[in-house]
Amino acid sequence: MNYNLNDIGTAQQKTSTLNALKRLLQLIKEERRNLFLALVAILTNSGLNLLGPFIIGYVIDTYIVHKDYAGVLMWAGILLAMYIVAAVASYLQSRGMGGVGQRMLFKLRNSIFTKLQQLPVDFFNQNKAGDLISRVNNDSDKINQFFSQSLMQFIGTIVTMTGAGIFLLAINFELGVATLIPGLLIFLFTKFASPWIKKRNALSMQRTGGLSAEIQESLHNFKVIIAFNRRDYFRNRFNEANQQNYTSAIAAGIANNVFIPVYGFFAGLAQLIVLTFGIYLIATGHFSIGLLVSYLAYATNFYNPLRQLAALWTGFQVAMAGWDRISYILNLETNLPVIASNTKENMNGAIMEFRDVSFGYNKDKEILHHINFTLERGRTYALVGPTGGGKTTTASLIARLYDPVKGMVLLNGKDIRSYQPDERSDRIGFILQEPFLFTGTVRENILYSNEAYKNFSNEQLEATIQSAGLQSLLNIFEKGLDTEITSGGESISLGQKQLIAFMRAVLRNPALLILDEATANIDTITEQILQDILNKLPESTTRVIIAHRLNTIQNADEIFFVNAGEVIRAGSFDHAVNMLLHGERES
Ligand SMILES: Nc1ncnc2c1ncn2[C@@H]1O[C@H](COP(=O)(O)OP(=O)(O)OP(=O)(O)O)[C@@H](O)[C@H]1O
Repeated sequence: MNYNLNDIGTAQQKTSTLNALKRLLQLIKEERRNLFLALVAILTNSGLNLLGPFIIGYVIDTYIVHKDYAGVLMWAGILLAMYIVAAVASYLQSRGMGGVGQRMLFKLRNSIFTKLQQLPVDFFNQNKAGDLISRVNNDSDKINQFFSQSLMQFIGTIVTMTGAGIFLLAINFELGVATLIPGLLIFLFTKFASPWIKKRNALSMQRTGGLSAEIQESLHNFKVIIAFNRRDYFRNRFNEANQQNYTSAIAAGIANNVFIPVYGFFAGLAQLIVLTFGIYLIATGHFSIGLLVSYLAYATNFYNPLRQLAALWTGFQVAMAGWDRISYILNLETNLPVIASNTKENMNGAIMEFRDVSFGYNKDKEILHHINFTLERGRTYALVGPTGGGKTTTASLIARLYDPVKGMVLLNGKDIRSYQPDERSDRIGFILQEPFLFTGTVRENILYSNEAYKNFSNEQLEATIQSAGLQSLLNIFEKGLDTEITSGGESISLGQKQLIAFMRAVLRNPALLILDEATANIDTITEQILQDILNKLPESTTRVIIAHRLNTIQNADEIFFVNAGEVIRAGSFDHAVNMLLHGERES
């Protein structure tokens, strides 16, 4: 399945703006009250501002022309009060919407992160961490900026413009139509220019994602960079990504600014029309000066917000481009769905069976061909074979990190696809080649994903560790369970990381335990301790051990030789060694 977000983006450039808005508004559906209050505030502000010119025109024609200055003063006071109320309403609106925007951002980031947690290994194989971080952080913030700062302004602007348009047409229809023609031209320009602006912004965000991926990769590999003294290599790569980001940001900036001069020009044109046509109407006795002043103010009320709308519309296009990049993630479904099955678990037969299983990471290359084998309860299996032969791939299929392309994997006689993820991970423990630790204490890392012991006190946990025979491993850590692990495990050795991963897996007491090169970095004495612990696991536990070190697999009940897409029973240990040597010579 194609999970490459940049490919998906190219294939689905067009997403409906209406649908995007609907989904975004879903995120703030609990904010109805705040949205309503903000809407009332913005309507009050726009309404009061719209009334202003009308009152001014009325005051000129009724009071100023007749030199009634007391009336002028009274209306000036009313106007002042209206403008104060309008300003307060505008302040309340922006204050309320700031919170709404932040809560939307909070929920949006939460839903992206939750989705990321549900996606399969395939997704992470095909996308760079830096790009994903950029989507979660930067792109979602673009949406927040629009919603918190611009949405209500946007609505307010539209209301003001519509009101001003109505006044313009009502005061004098012909003059109104002539004044609004530049507005129509602006509308057409906006319609055609918007997709181009959105595309340029999408490209700029993609390049920011690329830059973030570049930073992430070089920070992650800093030891190799320093050891090989290849700072210049990464610096060049970074410069290139930075240059691309810069160029696309400039292009997006140019696109984003294109509305402002165009809107400005048409707004000027409209003023010109009002003045010339209006003066002509006065000269022919069809119009009063007061009406022309009101009219000019309404034309300004129509075209001035247009300049503002230019910036808001650009912000909207930027937010929509950000939303597209985020929605590609939110729309993804896992390619490892749980399927329905009426079959009951059979706890007496084989724990695992591969039935004619074929698998490839992509369509072009099959890695495993028609594999058949069974793993019996309580036995220890070893997978050996040359580098790249397919051992980790086989183990990954046992743990359902991937589904076979053909054939079926059965756990306790039941299609492994019919288990809920937590049911499956309760039954299968997987110690990966590269153990995953996070910043925290040894205790937190050992109890990762362990519901049974998570509320144990340190004393209770230590007693459990002791009875599982793991005490000598814990003793290796100076402060025991409270030893701090920093920077995702950078503060301890690889072997120590493997020990924590080992304790984590053993304490969950799985029925099937897979160790993928799990002892490769551990000294022979500690390895012997691990071996003893493995031997002391409940009798029914099945162990699958992948190892290059031959002494690790010496005690296996059965050895499989994995090479060139085949998993073959190797028979005795000596025969396996022979196959290994032979296989290695061939590869
Ligand atoms: N994520 C992936 N995407 C594409 N191909 C992959 C991926 N992971 C592994 N492969 C390919 O699948 C084949 C089997 O790899 P696998 O990791 O299963 O080998 P292995 O026997 O475990 O090797 P090692 O002893 O080095 O750990 C190799 O050709 C490898 O290049």
